[in-house]
Amino acid sequence: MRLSYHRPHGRDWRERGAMNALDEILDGVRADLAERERETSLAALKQRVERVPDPRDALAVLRAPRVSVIAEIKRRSPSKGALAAITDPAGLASLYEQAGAAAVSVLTERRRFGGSLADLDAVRVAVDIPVLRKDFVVSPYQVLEARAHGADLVLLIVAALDQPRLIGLLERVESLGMTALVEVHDEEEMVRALDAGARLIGINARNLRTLQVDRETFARLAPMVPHGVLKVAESGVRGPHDLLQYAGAGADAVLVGEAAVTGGDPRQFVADLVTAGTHPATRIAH
Ligand SMILES: O=C(O)c1ccccc1NCC(=O)[C@H](O)[C@H](O)COP(=O)(O)O
Repeated sequence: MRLSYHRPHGRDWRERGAMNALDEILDGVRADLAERERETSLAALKQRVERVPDPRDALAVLRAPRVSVIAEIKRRSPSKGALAAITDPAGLASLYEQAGAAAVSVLTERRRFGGSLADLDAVRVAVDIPVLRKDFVVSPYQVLEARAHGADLVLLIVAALDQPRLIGLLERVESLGMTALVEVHDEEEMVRALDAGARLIGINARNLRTLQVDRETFARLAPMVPHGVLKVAESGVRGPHDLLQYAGAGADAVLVGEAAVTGGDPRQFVADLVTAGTHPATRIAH
């Protein structure tokens, strides 16, 4: 039985049972993807890729001796509903860049997050720092789209992919010169991400099936990551104290969405995180 995707304020997946949050999101993503594939051919996407400047080296940016901040354009979420009326994603991304963010994450998923590839286009034009396409990528077509719209990084969520697909998509991302942020939430997913050859691991404190956030997830999983592979702490960053906690557990970067868009002053919020991430004491912990 297929459940409706169009009831963000109606009964949620917890009440309906059966499907979990990630399954529901993925069903919607696949339906939207099929529509875009009908509208824009692979050949047309490939032509567009040829006209886009080469991707930035996000790994080099994130290897800097600090805890970097990746700030997200996030309008709404399955866990919280509407977060912020972002009418000018380019302007918001510029504020993030001015505040010292190392990269901008753009949620392009439409149904649950209110994002789009148009947001990615707008942000790409507005900033010089690396841009992450944050979506639920299940197909090489989405990877090509990301590059065609100027992304430098692409999120790959291990929980959404079987191992052959994860390996194939990672290769595709890298063959286009981009960096894959490979997201995990537990030990088994970490092993799969490392086996697949991930060079940038995102440890998400949010369980995408239950939507629960547990900031201890990072400290539990980070020791599994070998030297040379970079670690991004995703979700649950409310301010500098959370960055410092993640830094103490070995984070090379934090990814922040909700708190950046709901705090009232996104530039100041990100600037405070950047200051905490570049403080000498943070560097020692890092
Ligand atoms: O944010 C959600 O509710 C969510 C639900 C299901 C899948 C993904 C979800 N969020 C994506 C993210 O991982 C976050 O946007 C990102 O890590 C920033 O998190 P936060 O700072 O807690 O907004």
